[in-house]
Amino acid sequence: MSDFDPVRIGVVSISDRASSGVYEDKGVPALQQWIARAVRNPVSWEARLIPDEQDVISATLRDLVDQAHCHLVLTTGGTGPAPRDVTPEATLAVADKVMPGFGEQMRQISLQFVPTAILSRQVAVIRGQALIINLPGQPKSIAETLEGLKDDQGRPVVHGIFAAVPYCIDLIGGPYIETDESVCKAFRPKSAVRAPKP
Ligand SMILES: Nc1ncnc2c1ncn2[C@@H]1O[C@H](COP(=O)(O)OP(=O)(O)OP(=O)(O)O)[C@@H](O)[C@H]1O
Ligand SMILES: Nc1nc2c(c(=O)[nH]1)N[C@H]1C(S)=C(S)[C@@H](COP(=O)(O)O)O[C@H]1N2
Repeated sequence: MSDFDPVRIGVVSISDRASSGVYEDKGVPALQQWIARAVRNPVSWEARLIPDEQDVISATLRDLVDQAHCHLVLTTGGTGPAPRDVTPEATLAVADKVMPGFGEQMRQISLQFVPTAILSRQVAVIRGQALIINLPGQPKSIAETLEGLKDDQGRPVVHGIFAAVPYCIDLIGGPYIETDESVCKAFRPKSAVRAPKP
């Protein structure tokens, strides 16, 4: 039996073209691959591939939190300025609390990779006992924003946002998430660090 708490994670790819079969969806696999590398807990997945429709996105987020009881939901796509980019609006519509630090940090990280990082309006919110985070649609941006940028020795140049996710989930009453430090070191105040199990 695993020593780690089980975690339920929703991964949502929001793309008109991937959801209608114009191209293969790379969003859900990229999210799952990165989380599988970084998180040591046993994960049960809820995966969705949906178009850029505000009502559909909000309904999917409500379902993942209220019915499927996900502790964390990651979306990819639909954060830009184009008319059909409505993921931030759909996410804010289901929010109990807005967590502006995640969007601010993700844009800082992404500026290390692309000057168009400022075009992403990505947000993060709390709904019930879940954290919902928007990531950009470009599949490579998923690892970039979650993991951040490291130097040649593997030291962080800019912290990825996932470093703050486990403690955020502690604070909203979720499972204790532990990470593989070679991918992403989770930060918690000393008083919140749980002793390793014997
Ligand atoms: N789910 C996805 N799977 C594979 N590639 C994607 C996906 N989403 C985006 N991309 C790639 O990243 C680029 C930028 O993503 P963006 O979210 O801006 O797409 P878009 O132009 O809004 O179109 P769509 O919603 O139809 O994916 C796309 O042009 C595509 O090459
Ligand atoms: N890390 C990272 N962030 C990124 C990008 C990227 O390639 N890598 N692309 C940018 C671009 S070009 C756009 S338009 C916005 C919004 O993308 P979206 O509409 O696909 O969510 O994300 C930005 N953020």
